[in-house]
Amino acid sequence: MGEQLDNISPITEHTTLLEAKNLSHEFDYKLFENINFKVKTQESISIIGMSGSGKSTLLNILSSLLKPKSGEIIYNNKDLYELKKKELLNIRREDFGIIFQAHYLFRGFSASDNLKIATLLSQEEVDNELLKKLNIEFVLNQGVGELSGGQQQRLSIARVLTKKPKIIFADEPTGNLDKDTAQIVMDTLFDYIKKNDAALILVTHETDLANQCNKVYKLENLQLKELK
Ligand SMILES: Nc1ncnc2c1ncn2[C@@H]1O[C@H](COP(=O)(O)OP(=O)(O)OP(=O)(O)O)[C@@H](O)[C@H]1O
Repeated sequence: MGEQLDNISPITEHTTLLEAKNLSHEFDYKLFENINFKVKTQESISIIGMSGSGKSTLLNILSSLLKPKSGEIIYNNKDLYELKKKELLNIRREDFGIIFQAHYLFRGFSASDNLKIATLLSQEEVDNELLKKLNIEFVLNQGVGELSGGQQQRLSIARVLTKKPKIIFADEPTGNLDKDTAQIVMDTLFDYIKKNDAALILVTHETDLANQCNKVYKLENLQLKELK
């Protein structure tokens, strides 16, 4: 009985999914210094800041793609950059949903094949409701190269969500989209994190969209300032 109770996690309590500790990074110049922050289940966080301030670099670091000069990214009680390569790859493949400006779709394949590849990796089903919401259900048989930029972007978002990630890292996910479609994409992401107890970390220049997140941070003067 005791054992069973230990396995039940409280649904109402939002737990920390990812934590950044004392992060610093630089390329030709210092981008940020001793940044700390946490993201919890069902939480959406946006990061804004001037062009060149280091937003995409920060997202790359948080999403396991770039080792910081110093600091830690704690996921499942471990620093991502201390993990063995295979463990890190598994987390990236299974738990992290990375939506970046370059779509990383398989261009020689149809839209539907691209989604099926995601289901093979995750054993999840393609969610037809999601495709309808994103207004791409009618392009499934087309080759990726035949899709418009905005359709490719929405397809890559659908593909990422199909594998049911715990954390979505999105860098300008609405960059190619008109205002209404951008809102549909944001609503889809917000809906996803609620239903799946996941989290969203969003980098954007669009303050309207940034402000819809639970928390808004600005990367400025080497620091991440909490605006909301
Ligand atoms: N791999 C890299 N090697 C060297 N310099 C890099 C690398 N990646 C980014 N930079 C530099 O780091 C700085 C910050 O880039 P980053 O893309 O993180 O900024 P950003 O805030 O996302 O900008 P934008 O809003 O224009 O997309 C830039 O000066 C960029 O040239």
